Amino acid sequence: MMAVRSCLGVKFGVSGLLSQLTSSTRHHGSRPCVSPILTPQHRNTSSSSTSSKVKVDLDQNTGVAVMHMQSPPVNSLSLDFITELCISLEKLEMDKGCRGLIITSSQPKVFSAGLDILEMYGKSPERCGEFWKSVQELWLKLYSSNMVTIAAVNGSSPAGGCLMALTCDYRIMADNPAYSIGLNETQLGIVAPFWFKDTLMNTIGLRNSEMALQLGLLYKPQDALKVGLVDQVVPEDQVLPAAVKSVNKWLAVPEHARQITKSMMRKSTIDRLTSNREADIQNFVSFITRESIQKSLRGYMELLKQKKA
Ligand SMILES: CC/C=C\C/C=C\C/C=C\CCC/C=C/C(=O)SCCNC(=O)CCNC(=O)[C@H](O)C(C)(C)COP(=O)(O)OP(=O)(O)OC[C@H]1O[C@@H](n2cnc3c(N)ncnc32)[C@H](O)[C@@H]1OP(=O)(O)O
Repeated sequence: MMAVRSCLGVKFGVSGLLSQLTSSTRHHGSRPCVSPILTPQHRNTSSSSTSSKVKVDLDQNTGVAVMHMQSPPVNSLSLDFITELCISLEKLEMDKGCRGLIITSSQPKVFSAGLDILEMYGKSPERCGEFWKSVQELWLKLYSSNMVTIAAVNGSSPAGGCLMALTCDYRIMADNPAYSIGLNETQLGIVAPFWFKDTLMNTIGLRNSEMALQLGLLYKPQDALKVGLVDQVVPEDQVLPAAVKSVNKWLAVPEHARQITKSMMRKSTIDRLTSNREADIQNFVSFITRESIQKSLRGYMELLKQKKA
């Protein structure tokens, strides 16, 4: 896993997305979904790949993959989990037969609990830096994906979990008032970095973001819908079917045009991080290792335990 991790930063760097998209050899629009040599009877209709924390089912007829996050208990984004997610995403991005991706959770009641707090508490600066680089990598991969991406938010999705959903093209949330979504970092005594803020602002606008971020708001599904944090709220058992319906709608648009438009909309936000990655890592490490911040994180973890008792 260490060797794979150290490759991630080099091999999977995101750059020149717009030029990639305009190159006729790279965009999905020029790729047939199924090898022309195969007759319909001989086609593989689906394939499945599972690592310990990520299960991917790809339907080769539709070109749509469903990525199930399965890192118990709450899909918190540890370095190992993020590494697996990045590897799965990279494979799908390079797969000519995959054009759409639905991200969902296999864990009950939770989409993702966000960044694994234990990765930010009591760790060496080197380890914190490695962790943050992986968080950047995951965001870059998702936000710059050529695929149509749909978040099927079938549970709570605070902080980094909300960010993952925000990177997608469309968000569908289960209509269950026990669930919530939002960037609640300030409630932990920490600060959402500029690219979290940018992603939120691109979705719900400046004023709503200002309130959401300063207050660390977690929205119930219906409130998230009102503010535009999610695009659709459906009964819990309809989240996946609704995501499939949506992905097909997005895939019906001429692919090259959609991809270039997506890149055009997101490029300046992506460039801001890619041109500041190292400084952003240093900033994170010096912030998170401060004694006062470590104290806040410890207090928050104790609160989580008390809530359980
Ligand atoms: C000048 C400075 C400028 C800029 C700043 C520079 C840099 C930026 C600095 C920092 C940026 C950091 C950005 C951080 C982003 C994050 O994502 S932080 C994580 C935030 N997450 C949360 O707040 C979620 C907390 N969890 C919950 O609310 C709930 O667990 C849940 C709603 C997700 C699920 O509830 P339940 O189903 O009831 O489950 P439990 O609460 O019982 O949890 C089960 C188990 O899991 C542990 N856990 C929960 N969340 C996390 C987590 N995020 N990380 C690690 N572990 C988690 C929980 O403690 C329980 O453990 P056990 O008690 O069973 O051991």
